[in-house]
Amino acid sequence: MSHSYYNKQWQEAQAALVDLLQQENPPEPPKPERDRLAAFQLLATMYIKYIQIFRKLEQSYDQVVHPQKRRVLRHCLDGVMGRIVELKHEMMNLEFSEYHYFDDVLSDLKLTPNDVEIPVPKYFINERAKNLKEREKLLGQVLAKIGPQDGDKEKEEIRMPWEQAIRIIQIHERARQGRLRAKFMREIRQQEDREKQIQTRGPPTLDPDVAAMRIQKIWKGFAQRRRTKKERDEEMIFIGMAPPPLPTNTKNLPQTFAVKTEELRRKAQDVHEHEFQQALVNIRENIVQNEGPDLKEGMMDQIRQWFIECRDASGKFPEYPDEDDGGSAMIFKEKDPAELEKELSEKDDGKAKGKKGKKDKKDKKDKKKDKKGKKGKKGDDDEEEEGWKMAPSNFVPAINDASDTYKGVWATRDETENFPQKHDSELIKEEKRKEVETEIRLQVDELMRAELTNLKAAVDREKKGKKGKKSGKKKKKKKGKKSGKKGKKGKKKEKDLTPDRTIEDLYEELVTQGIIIRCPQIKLSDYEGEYSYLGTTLRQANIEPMPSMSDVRRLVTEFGILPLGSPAVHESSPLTKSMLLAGPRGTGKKMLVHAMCTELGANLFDLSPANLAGKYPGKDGLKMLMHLIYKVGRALQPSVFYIGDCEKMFKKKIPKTDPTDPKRLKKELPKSLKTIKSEDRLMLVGTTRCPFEAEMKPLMSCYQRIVLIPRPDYASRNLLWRKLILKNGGQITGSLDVSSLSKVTDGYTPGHIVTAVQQVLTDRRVAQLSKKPLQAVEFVAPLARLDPIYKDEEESFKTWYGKTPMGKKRAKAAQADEDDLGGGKDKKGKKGKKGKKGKKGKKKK
Ligand SMILES: Nc1ncnc2c1ncn2[C@@H]1O[C@H](COP(=O)(O)OP(=O)(O)OP(=O)(O)O)[C@@H](O)[C@H]1O
Repeated sequence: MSHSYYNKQWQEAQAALVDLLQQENPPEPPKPERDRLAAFQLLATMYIKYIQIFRKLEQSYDQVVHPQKRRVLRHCLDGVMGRIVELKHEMMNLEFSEYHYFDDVLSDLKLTPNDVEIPVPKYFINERAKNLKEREKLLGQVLAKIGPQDGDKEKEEIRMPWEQAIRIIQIHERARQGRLRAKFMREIRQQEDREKQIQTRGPPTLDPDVAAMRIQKIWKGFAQRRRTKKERDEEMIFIGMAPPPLPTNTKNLPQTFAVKTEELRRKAQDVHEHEFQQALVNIRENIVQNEGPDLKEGMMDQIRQWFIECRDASGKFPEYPDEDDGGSAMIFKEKDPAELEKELSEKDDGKAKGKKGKKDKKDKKDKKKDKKGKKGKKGDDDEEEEGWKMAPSNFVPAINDASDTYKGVWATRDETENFPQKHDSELIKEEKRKEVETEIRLQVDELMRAELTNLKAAVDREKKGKKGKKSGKKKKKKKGKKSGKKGKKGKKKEKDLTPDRTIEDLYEELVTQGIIIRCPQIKLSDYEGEYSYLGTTLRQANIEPMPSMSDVRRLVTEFGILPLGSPAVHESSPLTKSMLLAGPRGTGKKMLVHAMCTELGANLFDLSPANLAGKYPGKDGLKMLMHLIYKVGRALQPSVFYIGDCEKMFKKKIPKTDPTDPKRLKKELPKSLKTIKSEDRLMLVGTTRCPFEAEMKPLMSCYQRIVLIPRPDYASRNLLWRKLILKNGGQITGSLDVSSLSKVTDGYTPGHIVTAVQQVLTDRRVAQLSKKPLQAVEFVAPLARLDPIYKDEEESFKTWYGKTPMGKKRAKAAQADEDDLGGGKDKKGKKGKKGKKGKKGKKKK
């Protein structure tokens, strides 16, 4: 794609943002929404629109090569990303559920589920590529030093004496030779049989014409059948009933060219960025050298003039404005010196107080407003209007900012001369000029302050001037002291158990201990799964649907990937410190953790009980372990702490035969989670196959968010079969009935499907595919050996989820809604409902 394509994408995204921002900043504060459904619809619509904008911005940011445009884009992208996360949390607080269904909104907006897939910004990885490579290298070196690990050893550990090994080789070699000889013998025998038959039959008696006709008949029939089949296949492809054949040569495909172009553009980004950084330094130096001295002299003259004018007007020299008030820059806003001095004196005495008073009042008013909003949400205050109100956003100001910059600078800029899309020197000059001016003003202020005191001392040696100076100095000193103390206190709280060791050293130790592990490179898009179109319909019928696999993907992106990937989003969005992935065996829990780490370029700390067994023993060991993982995790963030089978930590009884001591971290972990702050991009991710075995309270206090992972539904199974067969070298032809296969594999998880596909599609079978196409029956035998997940097991997950705090809240809210509806129909005279109804009626009027 071209520069103009990505500029257009950006432009479209900005146009959509303008509409949304009008909704976000209404001229009058909106009235609280009483209808929960309407509030959710409003949120969901905004959420989906933001996702569409996000997709466009992400694509533009990935490909735009102009360094200054990229900065504005990044600001906007982070803002939109943060707003999406915020809206998700708003929806969660409103609906009391992690999962939300938007099929009705999608059909209203005429969108497909693919249009609202949340992409993972590529800059998470691309902009840290160098660091990640170095870390990977270090990890590789350490792993090579410690040799193959336990898991690998088990695989390799087939040991046998020489004699036995030679015997096995001999057996196989003799078998091979035997088979070859048998094949020869068979061919010789067949040849002999044929010769014997010819001898017994004698010379052919058939008329050559008749024989030729017979051959022609057979050939023509065969050729026509072949042609008809080909035409039928082509027609099926034409009407979209069969997939087109895969191209044999992928090199000349347009997709391949597109990928190459994208790579080239990313390289151009680096080059342009480098040039931009150089230009920043050069232009600044130029301004300092060429314009600096004139600027400095001009300022000094102006200030001296001001001294004299003041003295002429009021008979004494003025007070020099403080650095905090903006120094001499403040003087030139007001031109009249008498007025300025008046203002200054008033500021000292009364105005400052007045302003403070006003500010305080304003703040109080704002706070009151906020409180009102919150109360409205809770519905506690009878005087306030009940209902839901959108919480103030931390990201809308950033989006506003970026939007204004776009409008002010880029929307109308003439770029006909800038075809390669390099930096714009004029913009840099404007920016740097301001920067240099403020810097020079600081220097000038210092000089002029000294000059003023000298002047004052020389002309009239009164005490006022000196007092002002002292008080100024004292103030500064005091401030300095205070900040110093605070700093020290903050540091004292965190004891560093390893003060003299470097992070690389600690990283190496954790890798050697097997706590930091190498994560398989899996993209989130590899986690296949279809969208469910029934979510809203089921919820409206008061049936809680099981989430679809595409919902799982979305949730992992929103809770884990987006906040951990961007520091700006993590700092201001609602904090998610931990997440529990709960689902039956083989549903891809580990795969999701690996996908998270791959997409983020995050370190993976394996804190599973089985992995910790025997490592860092005792209380001190545990303290050290926690210290190490947090220190290294923070220094090399983002980091993911993974705990497999995490329900074991909160089980009531642990069997004595269990050597892993899963309860070791039970106390330390929740404590340490409290130390995670908005600037620490760390997350605890637990996976469990049987969350119902754990005690609910402690489990929920440790894991903030729950992601329930379903068995795949028909649509997802269909997709999984197709994708996994192709991935393992198979081919989807007309003779493979994927639909029936998907139907009969209800209850089988992706893990089962992967196993079955790998067992069927051996190298030998893949080689035979051209002659013997794959058939659905072949998968039956491997599947029969696997135990599917029965409906009861899935139900037990649902019931368990109903008992979690979120599930309980949801049930309560549903009950309240039902009561409301019931009250409306039957008990019109009852108190509460009557009140509400009355209000609603009034509103409508
Ligand atoms: N949605 C999916 N798309 C493609 N492959 C999947 C999907 N889900 C799981 N798999 C594959 O299934 C296999 C099992 O997945 P994984 O080990 O992550 O499951 P799990 O839930 O952690 O299982 P367990 O609870 O038994 O440890 C892996 O090979 C994984 O790649």
